[in-house]
Amino acid sequence: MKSLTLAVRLLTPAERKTAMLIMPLIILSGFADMVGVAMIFPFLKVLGEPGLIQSNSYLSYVYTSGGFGSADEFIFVLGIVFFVMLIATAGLKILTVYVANRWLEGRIHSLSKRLLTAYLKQPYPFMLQRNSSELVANMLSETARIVSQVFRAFSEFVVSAVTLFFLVALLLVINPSVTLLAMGTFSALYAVLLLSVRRISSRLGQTILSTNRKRHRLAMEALIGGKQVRLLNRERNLVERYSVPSSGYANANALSNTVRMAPRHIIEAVAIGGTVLLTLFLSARSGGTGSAAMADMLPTLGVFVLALHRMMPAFQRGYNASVSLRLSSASANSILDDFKSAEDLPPLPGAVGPMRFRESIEFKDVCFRYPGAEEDSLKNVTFTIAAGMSVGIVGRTGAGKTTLMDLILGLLEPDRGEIRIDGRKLSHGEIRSWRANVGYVQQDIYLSDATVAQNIAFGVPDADIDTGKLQAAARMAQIEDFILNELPDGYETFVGERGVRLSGGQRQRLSIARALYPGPDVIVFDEATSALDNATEAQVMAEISKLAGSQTLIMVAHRHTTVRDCDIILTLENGALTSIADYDSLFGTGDHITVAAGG
Ligand SMILES: Nc1ncnc2c1ncn2[C@@H]1O[C@H](COP(=O)(O)OP(=O)(O)OP(=O)(O)O)[C@@H](O)[C@H]1O
Repeated sequence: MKSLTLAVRLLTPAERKTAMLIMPLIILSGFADMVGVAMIFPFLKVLGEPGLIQSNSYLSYVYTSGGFGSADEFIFVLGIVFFVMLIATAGLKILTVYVANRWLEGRIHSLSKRLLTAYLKQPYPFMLQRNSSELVANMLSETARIVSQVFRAFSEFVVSAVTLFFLVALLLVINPSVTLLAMGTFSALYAVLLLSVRRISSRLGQTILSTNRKRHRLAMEALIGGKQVRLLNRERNLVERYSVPSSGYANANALSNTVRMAPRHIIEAVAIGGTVLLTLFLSARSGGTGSAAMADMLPTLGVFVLALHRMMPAFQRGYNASVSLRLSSASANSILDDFKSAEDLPPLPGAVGPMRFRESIEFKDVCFRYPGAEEDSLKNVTFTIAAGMSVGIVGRTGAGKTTLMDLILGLLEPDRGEIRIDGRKLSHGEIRSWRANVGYVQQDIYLSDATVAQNIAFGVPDADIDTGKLQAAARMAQIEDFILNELPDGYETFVGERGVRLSGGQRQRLSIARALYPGPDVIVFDEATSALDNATEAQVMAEISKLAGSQTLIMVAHRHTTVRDCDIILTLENGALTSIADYDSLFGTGDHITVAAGG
């Protein structure tokens, strides 16, 4: 019951309502199925005993008021009615299957969409803490498992419960005591089985969840980090590492499917064995086989065996639904936790206009600590960047360059101190508009499997791509000539995984064009040239420096050469800003200006 409540909590109120609306259709379809099958008996009866048309009051009423000329004509029409009813029942069943499937598949869609929304609503540090492949596994795998194992299993149970209800009613009329005995035995058996597999089902559910996540993580590692994997000769090692969770996942699934299906065979044996024992018992009591009393009892026994045979799927499906609920409760819990953690976050906003800046970006005593870290990664950082300046950020590994850059980009927010834009504190509510004014050029640009135009105007719907802005961005990034003269379809050429291969320098320029497309006032280069050889770096840097003055440029770099043309260079050491100086002061004469951190 707890697991069922858990599964129901995954649905939105509107989804619960539609589920309740579909339920009567499922019940009606189950009922129509029963009636359709049951109708064959009166039809055959009238066929064999036409006298019934007159002797049965209902039939004679229909016969007279319908103006039938003969019994044959009546039976013919009865047959046609029966046939039409069967067709209508089939139609109703197809409709029910379609509606139920639409609802069920629709839940995979809506659960995964709601999860993606919940993940994207989270602030950036959430992404630093969670493994992205686990989030993908939750969105694409676990949601499908919950829908198929819980909601589908439950709807199948409801259909068979309807059949069970009518069968039990029929059997109660024929023989109440044996019916109650059979029902009692079935219920007790399934209850014992359910109790005994409770713990193993929960454990299996957890194993399935964790091995599935590991599988996804290793698959991503192997395929996304494909270059490193090959260079380090780790292919075999990765396949071996992958095969551990993968076979664990397969084994847990095999075991869970067995746990779900095994009772069928036990119960079948008990039902058939029980019927044989019952027959032997009745036979002994009624004077042995061949006796008249035994012959009388045979039809009842026949009906019973048939009914038991039809009852079993209902019990089996009920059991299956209960075990599936338990198996999926680990996944359901994990998804519910993710929904809950995003519950109070504001909805995803649409496109926001950029927050322009004219004078300065100021950091005042800014401190930042990563969630769960013991020390601040940035300590009382204070500096001012005037509009149009080019600024370098240097420092040893772990000095805090990326953290400072993420704060400038508006991905992280200060824990203490403040960031001021044109002298005004940048508030939490303005952070998205600030981001819209900052372009970001990263070391290894992510190229999607799309055209050059779609890659430059990344994420903008095709119809909204502004050709003028596209060409201006490509021109400024010095890649327009290449696009127009060397690519087979110009801006419409496909690049990315399955498209045209681009060199490191070309990818970098495309990355710059992408950053420039929205027309930001600030452009941040994150080790943007560190992957390039010296000659290409010099070329790209020359292009970047042409942007100086019209845009504020911020360059995070390990190499001194990258920041040679910068107006000022910020040096970080162990999270603190230790100097603000120009290149010559810093690396040339050694006589550099030192600014006290926080001063
Ligand atoms: N997600 C994180 N969680 C906890 N600590 C982090 C996280 N990211 C970085 N840190 C810590 O913050 C400090 C600064 O890291 P940061 O990545 O900003 O340095 P960096 O100067 O960019 O280094 P590198 O040049 O190697 O990229 C380091 O001590 C690092 O261990």
